[in-house]
Amino acid sequence: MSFRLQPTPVARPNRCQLFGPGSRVALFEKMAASAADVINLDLEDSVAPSDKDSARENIIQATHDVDWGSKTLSVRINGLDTPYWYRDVVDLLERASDRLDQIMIPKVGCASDVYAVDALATAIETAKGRRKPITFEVIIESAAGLAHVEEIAASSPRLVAMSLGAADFAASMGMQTTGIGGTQENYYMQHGESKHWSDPWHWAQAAIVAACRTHGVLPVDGPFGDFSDDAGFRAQARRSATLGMVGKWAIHPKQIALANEVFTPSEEAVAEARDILAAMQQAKENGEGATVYKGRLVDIASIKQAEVIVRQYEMINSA
Ligand SMILES: CCC(=O)SCCNC(=O)CCNC(=O)[C@H](O)C(C)(C)COP(=O)(O)OP(=O)(O)OC[C@H]1O[C@@H](n2cnc3c(N)ncnc32)[C@H](O)[C@@H]1OP(=O)(O)O
Ligand SMILES: O=CC(=O)O
Ligand SMILES: [Mg+2]
Repeated sequence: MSFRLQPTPVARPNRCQLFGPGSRVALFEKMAASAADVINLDLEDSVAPSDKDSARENIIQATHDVDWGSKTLSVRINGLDTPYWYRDVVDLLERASDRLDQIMIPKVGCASDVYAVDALATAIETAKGRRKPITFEVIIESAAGLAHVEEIAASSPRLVAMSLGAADFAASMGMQTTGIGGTQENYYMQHGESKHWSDPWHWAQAAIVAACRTHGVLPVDGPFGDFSDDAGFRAQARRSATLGMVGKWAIHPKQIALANEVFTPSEEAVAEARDILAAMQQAKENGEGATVYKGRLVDIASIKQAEVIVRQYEMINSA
């Protein structure tokens, strides 16, 4: 470890973030009753321009009326390149109930974007005497967002989570695809007669995880558009979990159980992690830093790896 210790992110389950348009009030109770850890009520790209004002009112009302249980309640505001975002922040922080936990800022391209929302939020909270400071999550979904991902991860003490938004990211990068996440038909290596598909989202995900882990922010995988493709969702989510992400969005209720399954460490993984911790405890008592577990090396780094899995499991089960 560097002399500068890696900060610990907020300890809360974030396996599934369920989205729903702020214009579809009929979905709100269903979202609240779902098994998602985080609810994202949307004011941005799933809401038509003509519905922006009414969607904002619907969401404010729902912070007062709907029982959101113990879920994290987040609202995605409009981007800073639109005429809507300031009204989103002002109205939410002046009139939403204290049940509102978080604001999601889309299309963040640099740390100053977060700074601007932070300044506005801070002024409103002070003026209105809001007791509960709002937290932020951001979406990295542009070339600029990825180029500046580390400064964005460090941008504000309010920032607790960061997602990759595959749809806008693909558009901003000029990627030749209309797919939202998952395997892309033309992204393959040819070896002899066989094709081997690669993962075009991998480097963006890895950059997000590194920036987030450096600054104590939760890294989250964004949408998977084809909600009829369970196997594709699962494969994408497993890759994200293996890279260090803690959860994934659901854009349809079908995807909630899949995300919860993948981002909850399995009983087998937890049992093996506990066995490794026990093997390392025995090694310590024997005065050894390294030992053999099931024919493979484990050492002091293995303790930290095993603790990631055990801590994640215990945190989810104690929530
Ligand atoms: C891609 C870039 C992004 O920015 S993604 C984030 C922004 N997008 C969104 O928020 C879209 C969220 N999803 C939706 O609006 C809907 O799920 C879409 C995809 C339009 C499908 O809606 P619909 O045709 O009603 O689905 P369905 O008939 O298969 O629904 C089956 C039952 O599930 C319900 N449902 C639907 N969506 C949600 C949701 N988001 N949360 C909770 N419940 C949902 C439906 O009402 C339906 O319920 P029931 O069985 O009739 O009781
Ligand atoms: O906002 C999400 C995206 O994929 O774009
Ligand atoms: Mg987007």
